[in-house]
Amino acid sequence: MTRAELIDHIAEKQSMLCVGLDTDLDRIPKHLLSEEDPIFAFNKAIIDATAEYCVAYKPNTAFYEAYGLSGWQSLEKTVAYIKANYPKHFVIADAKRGDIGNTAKRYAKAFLETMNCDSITVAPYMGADSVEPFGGIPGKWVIVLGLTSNAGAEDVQKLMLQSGEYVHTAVMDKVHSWFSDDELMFVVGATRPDELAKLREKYPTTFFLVPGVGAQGGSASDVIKGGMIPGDYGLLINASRGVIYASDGEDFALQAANSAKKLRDEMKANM
Ligand SMILES: O=c1ccn([C@@H]2O[C@H](COP(=O)(O)O)[C@@H](O)[C@H]2O)c(=O)[nH]1
Repeated sequence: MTRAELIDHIAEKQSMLCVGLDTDLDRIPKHLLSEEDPIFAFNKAIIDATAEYCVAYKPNTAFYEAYGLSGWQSLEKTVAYIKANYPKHFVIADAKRGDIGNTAKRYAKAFLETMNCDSITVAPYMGADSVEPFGGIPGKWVIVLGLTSNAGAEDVQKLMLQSGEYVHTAVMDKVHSWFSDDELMFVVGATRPDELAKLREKYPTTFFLVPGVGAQGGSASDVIKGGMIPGDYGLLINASRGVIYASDGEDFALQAANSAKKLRDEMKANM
C-alpha cells in the first residue's frame, strides 16, 4: 500500500485507528471454542464488526505462534481474509524481528511476500544489515521500534549517550537515514505523549505507529494533539485489548464495534 493510499483511507474514514488482533484462547468468548478454528472465527467477527471504524489491523504474531502450526494457520487465514474483504485496510505483522541480513531477508519474504502483510515491525538494535532487507519492496513498509510504550523502554532506549543524546534518538536518526518516508514508520508509545510530540518535531514527515491507547492508559486525543502531521495525518493509533475484549459474551463483536467507534469518534473530533 502506498503512502497516498493510506492517507486517503484515513481521510475517508476520519480515523487513524488500528485494531490489534492479540487473540488469546483464554480470553475469547467460550461459545467460540467449539468452532473448528476459534481464533479465526473470533478475528473474522471482530474484523467484520470494526472495519467501518478503523484503517488498519495489527495481529501480534506472538498470540498465533503460541499455538504452533494451528496458530500460524489462523494468522495466515486472518491476513488473507482482510486482504480479500477489506483491501484498503493496512495490515501490520507485529513480529518485532531483527537478525543478521541473511536471516532478515527470510523474515521479509515470510511476512511481506508469502503472508502478504503490508508491513512488519522490526527491532533495530542489530543495525543496518538487519533492517535494510525489509526496505525496497514496492508497497511494503518497515515499522521500526523508536520509543516503546512499556516501562522497560527506560532501561536501554532512554539511556543517555556521552554526546548528550538518548540511545533511541541516535538509533532513530540512523534508521531514518536508511529509508524514505514512503516505506518507514516508527513505533512510538502513546504512554509518552510529551516525548511523542518531541519526536514529531524531529521527524515531521514520518508515520508513527502508536500503541498503548486503552489498556496501557494512553489517550488518542493526546497522541493526535502532539503527533499528527497536518494534511498527511501521519499516525496509526493502535488499541488491542481495549477493543477486542470489550465483552466476553455473545455480544463481543457488537461491543468491539462500539469500542472502535468510540475511539474513531475521539480521533475524528481531534483531526
Ligand atoms: O511499544 C510497543 C510496541 C508494541 N506494542 C504492542 O501493541 C499492542 C498493544 O496492546 P494493548 O492491548 O492495546 O495494550 C500489543 O500487541 C503490544 O505487544 C506495545 O504495546 N508497545
